[in-house]
Amino acid sequence: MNEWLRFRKSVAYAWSGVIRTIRTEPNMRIHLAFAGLVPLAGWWLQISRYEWLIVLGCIALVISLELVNTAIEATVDLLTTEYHPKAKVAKDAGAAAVLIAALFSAIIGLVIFVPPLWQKIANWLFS
Ligand SMILES: Nc1ncnc2c1ncn2[C@@H]1O[C@H](COP(=O)(O)OP(=O)(O)OP(=O)(O)O)[C@@H](O)[C@H]1O
Repeated sequence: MNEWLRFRKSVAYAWSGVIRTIRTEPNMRIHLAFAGLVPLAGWWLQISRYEWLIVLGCIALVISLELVNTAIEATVDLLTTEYHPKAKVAKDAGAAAVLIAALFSAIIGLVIFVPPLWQKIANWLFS
């Protein structure tokens, strides 16, 4: 198989992983809703180039970690359907990784978006 064909197949498999996670994981749909709204807010509030880099990095991090968490859950379920303390460690740590990234992304979002939003509100009120 030539390299180009192999690369296209890898992308197709990866894309099917994204689609399956969107279908099966409600949290992924929540992340995607934010991933759609946040760039609109960035455009409206005219955030800087560096703020765009941070915002896009946060979106990529949260979505990537949700995909990794889904992979951990599927692997654990494949290994055991019985209760096992190690299974709990793996699943809880995977979920915690997403939670921490989402929490810090939310804080970063507030730091970036609140000042220009406040400025817009002040302009409306006092101009
Ligand atoms: N085999 C297991 N052994 C021990 N604890 C488990 C096991 N499976 C799940 N758990 C516990 O139940 C929690 C929920 O697991 P579950 O597989 O339902 O994933 P989830 O958190 O509902 O993920 P999602 O909602 O994203 O699918 C885990 O975080 C873990 O604490």
